Amino acid sequence: MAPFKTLDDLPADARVLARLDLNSPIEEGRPRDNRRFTRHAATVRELAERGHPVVCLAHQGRPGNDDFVSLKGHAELLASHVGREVAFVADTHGAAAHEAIEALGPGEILLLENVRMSDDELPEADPETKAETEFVRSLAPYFDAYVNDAYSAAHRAHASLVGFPRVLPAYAGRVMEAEYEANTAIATREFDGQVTMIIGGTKATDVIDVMDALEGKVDRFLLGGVAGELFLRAAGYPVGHDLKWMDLFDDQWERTHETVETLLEERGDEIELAVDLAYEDETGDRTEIDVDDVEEKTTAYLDVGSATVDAYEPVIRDSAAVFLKGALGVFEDERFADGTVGVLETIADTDCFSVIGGGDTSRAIGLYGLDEGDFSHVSIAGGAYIRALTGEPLPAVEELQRDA
Ligand SMILES: Nc1ncnc2c1ncn2[C@@H]1O[C@H](COP(=O)(O)OP(=O)(O)O)[C@@H](O)[C@H]1O
Ligand SMILES: O=C(OP(=O)(O)O)[C@H](O)COP(=O)(O)O
Repeated sequence: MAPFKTLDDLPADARVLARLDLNSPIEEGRPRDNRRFTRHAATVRELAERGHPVVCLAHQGRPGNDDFVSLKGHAELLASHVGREVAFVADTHGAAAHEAIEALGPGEILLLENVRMSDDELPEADPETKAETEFVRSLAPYFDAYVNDAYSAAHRAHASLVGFPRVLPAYAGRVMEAEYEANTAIATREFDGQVTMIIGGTKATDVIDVMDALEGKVDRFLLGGVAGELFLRAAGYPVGHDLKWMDLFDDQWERTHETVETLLEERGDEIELAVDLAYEDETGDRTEIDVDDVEEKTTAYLDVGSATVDAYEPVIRDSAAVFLKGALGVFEDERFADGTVGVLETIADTDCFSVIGGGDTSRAIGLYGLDEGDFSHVSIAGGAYIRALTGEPLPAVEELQRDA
C-alpha cells in the first residue's frame, strides 16, 4: 500500500492548496534558478492541466536573514517553468489573499507571499497546535484538498507543513512521492550486493552523525570534503587547515572528533580515506600531494587527488547501491572539481541504484555536463535527505501518512 494518498487519488475539480519548497539562494533580491523550480513546476503543471485552481504556499529564508525576501520573483520564475501564468499576491492569509483565491478559475495558479512572513508559520509545534493558528483556520475553508510537495522542508513542524493536513484531505505531490521513495531506500530496501555511501561537503557534523547511525546498513564509506579531512586528521595526518575567513575544520573537529575516532577504531575497515589531496600552489595552479607527504597543517586542501578517485572507482563499480552526500572538493572552482566529477562520472557509468543528495552538490551535475538521467534519483533536499537516510521520521510526511 502506498504510504500516502497521491495526486492519483485527488478528486476532480478539487480546489487545491499546494505546499512547495522554493527556498533558494538569493541574488540581488531574486531567487537563483535551480532544480526546486523545475521539479515543483511539474507538479503544479499537472494540477493546472487537470483543471484544478491551484494556490501555492512556499517559504524563503528565515526572518532576520538577508535571504528572507518576498516571493514575487519566485512567482515569475515558477511561471517560466510551468509554462503558464502564476499570479502573485503579497499577502499570506489576509483579505487580499482571500480575494485573489476566490477570483481563481480552473487551471489558474496563484502563489501567496512567503509563509514565514506570517507569525503563525514558525516556530515548530505539534500539528494540532499548528492547525489552530489563524493562518490555517482562515485559509483552509477556501480549499477542498491540501497537496504537500515540499519534501525538502518536511523535517520542519511548521503550520503550512503539518497544520493544513489536520483540517484538509491531504495528498503527496509528485516531488514528495519520488523523494520519499528514493531517500528512504537505505532504510527500506534490500540491495543484492554492496551498499556504498560517499560522504563529503562542508556540513561534516551532520554527515558524521549519519555515518554513526548507518551501522549495518552501509558496507563501505568513501570520504572526501571537510568530513574526509577530519577523518584524516583523526588518523594522524596534519590536515584540515582553516583559511582565515573560514571556520570549517577546527570548530567541527571539536564537535565530532570523539565520534570520528570511535568510527575509525570500530568500523575502520568500512571506511576509505583519501590517499592524496589537491591544493592551490603559489602560481595558482592545482597541485596534488600524497597524504603521507603532508608534514604540517599549513595548507588548505580543496579537493581529493586523482589517486583517490582511482581508488574509489572499483568500490563504486562493485556496488549495488550508491548514496552520495556532499561534494569531495570545491567543485564550483573548475580546478578543484575533479574529485566530485570523477566519482559522479563513475556512478553515472554504472547500473547501480544511485541517489545524489545535497542542494549544493547536485549542482555539479549541471555544471559539468553530466546527465541527470544517469542517476536513479537526484534529490533536491538537504536536511530532510539526511534524516531520511538515517530513518528519522519527518513530521510533514507523518501527517500525510496519518491522513491516508
Ligand atoms: N575541502 C573542502 N574545503 C572547503 N569546502 C569544500 C571542501 N570540499 C567540499 N567543499 C564544499 O562543500 C560544498 C557542498 O557541501 P554541503 O554544502 O555540505 O552539501 P550540500 O550539497 O548538502 O548542500 C560545496 O559547495 C563545496 O565547495
Ligand atoms: O532548504 C531547505 O533545507 P536544506 O538546505 O536542508 O535543503 C528547506 O527549505 C528548509 O529550510 P530551513 O532550513 O530554513 O527550515
